Amino acid sequence: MVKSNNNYDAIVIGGGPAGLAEAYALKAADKNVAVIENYQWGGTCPNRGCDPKKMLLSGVQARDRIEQLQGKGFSEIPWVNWSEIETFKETYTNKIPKGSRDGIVSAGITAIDGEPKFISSDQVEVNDEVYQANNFVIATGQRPSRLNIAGNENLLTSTDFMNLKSMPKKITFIGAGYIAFELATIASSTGAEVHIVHHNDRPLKEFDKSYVDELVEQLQRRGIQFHFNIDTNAIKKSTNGYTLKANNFSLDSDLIVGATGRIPNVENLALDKANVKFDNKGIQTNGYLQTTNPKIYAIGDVLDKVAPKLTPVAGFEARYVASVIIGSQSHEIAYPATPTLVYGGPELAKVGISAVEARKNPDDYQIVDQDLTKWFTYYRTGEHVAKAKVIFDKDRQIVGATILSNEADEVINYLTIAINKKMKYDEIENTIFGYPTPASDLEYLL
Ligand SMILES: Cc1cc2nc3c(=O)[nH]c(=O)nc-3n(C[C@H](O)[C@H](O)[C@H](O)COP(=O)(O)OP(=O)(O)OC[C@H]3O[C@@H](n4cnc5c(N)ncnc54)[C@H](O)[C@@H]3O)c2cc1C
Ligand SMILES: NC(=O)c1ccc[n+]([C@@H]2O[C@H](COP(=O)([O-])OP(=O)(O)OC[C@H]3O[C@@H](n4cnc5c(N)ncnc54)[C@H](O)[C@@H]3O)[C@@H](O)[C@H]2O)c1
Repeated sequence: MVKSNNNYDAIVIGGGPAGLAEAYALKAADKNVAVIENYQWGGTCPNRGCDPKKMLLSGVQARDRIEQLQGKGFSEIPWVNWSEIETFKETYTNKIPKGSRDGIVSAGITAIDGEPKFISSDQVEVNDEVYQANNFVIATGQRPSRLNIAGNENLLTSTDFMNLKSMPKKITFIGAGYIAFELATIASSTGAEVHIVHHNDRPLKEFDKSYVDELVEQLQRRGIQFHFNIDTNAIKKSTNGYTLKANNFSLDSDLIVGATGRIPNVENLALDKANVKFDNKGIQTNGYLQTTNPKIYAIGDVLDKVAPKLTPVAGFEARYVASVIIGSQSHEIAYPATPTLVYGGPELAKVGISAVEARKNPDDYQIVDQDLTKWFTYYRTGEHVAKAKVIFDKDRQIVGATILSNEADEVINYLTIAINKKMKYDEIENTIFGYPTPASDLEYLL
């Protein structure tokens, strides 16, 4: 039996960036909305993902600035004090769950804490109460995957790493994706000996290979040691730490972090009761982000999708689904060009079409690959490497780019605007930017 006040226009499952953006967007359209969260309000990004990671990276950035100016005003390179910066990070993260929950409640959205399970196509049960809605939006995100090997219980996750109370002398990351590169850079800035063990020789495989090779060299310069083509088959507890085992390879460390990808949170929702199909890549949807049950939508990282699993993409999908639910949208979702970034020092960023794609149609595209290291912007701060590979179409419109530098985050965002606004190169050239800045360099990219 559903209590009368347990009836909603929409119930959102998951209180992360996707779910909260969904709830706010529906509430703004006067819908009666509830959100159910089973762990930390705010979700992965502010509690154990993007934001705490970027706070820890503040230490890397400060240290790098000084390291790059050795003999040019500075003569010592400080290590980042891990316990201090980790405590600083907590001053931010500790406030997130309550702040996120209070935020929706004060906007008039119902916040429900608990473990929801579908009991029919339009009802869920949470804490022995039944809730009913015209529409559900599933936004339960992902969690770290665990390698299926002996001793995998000895592996730390990215969350465990960011919450360490002290940084060990020697730490190893398995996997060479976003998380391993970023967290390894953070660990090495504290003076730890850092290793990355990867099962093939193509780290960050979605990025331009020549720029990834350059980034690997920069991480090696920091002292990070890469071990490629190593298929880890066991983690053993040793007297003082852990041993990573592979055929003809063994590596002792104080701690080992598994960073081999993330898997969708789909198992505990009894989705079969609501006729919602999913697999290990996530929940399947049509072009309107409707699941196999047309009254139930899925957004954010839990989606099985081609678009990158990132916070701003989750927000974009949330606003899109809100517009579908309120009836102001009749088109399938169309994602704009979306930048993706590996943070650290230098940062590696990309947007739009890649050089590999452009090379397949040489008559349609021009690839301009430039070493910017000696450009004033980078010379001034003593950057070790700065590069830009920009793809133009026949109309001199920017259609893609890969950037490697400490300013790549800023530059890629400018180029994203240029791509999505279909700006011709001349329009960029004729824009007056503040000088000297990465923006005022844009006119030299062709
Ligand atoms: C270490 C790390 C660094 C990252 N860095 C970046 C970055 O720099 N930039 C970027 O754009 N993205 C980054 N990401 C990715 C980003 O965090 C995600 O894309 C984003 O959080 C997705 O939002 P979401 O709401 O879909 O999922 P989540 O943020 O995972 O939120 C899902 C919510 O649902 C809840 N939930 C799960 N199961 C249930 C259930 N059964 N019932 C109720 N609630 C449930 C979870 O507790 C969580 O609160 C990073 C991720 C990690 C792990
Ligand atoms: N800056 C950012 O935007 C950012 C940062 C961190 C995470 N994220 C998000 O989180 C997701 C997960 O990050 P991630 O780094 O865990 O995943 P990932 O998919 O980026 O990388 C996982 C890596 O592990 C490797 N791998 C898989 N199995 C392995 C094995 N058996 N042994 C060794 N290596 C193995 C893969 O080849 C890959 O290189 C990202 O895809 C992204 O959506 C984004």
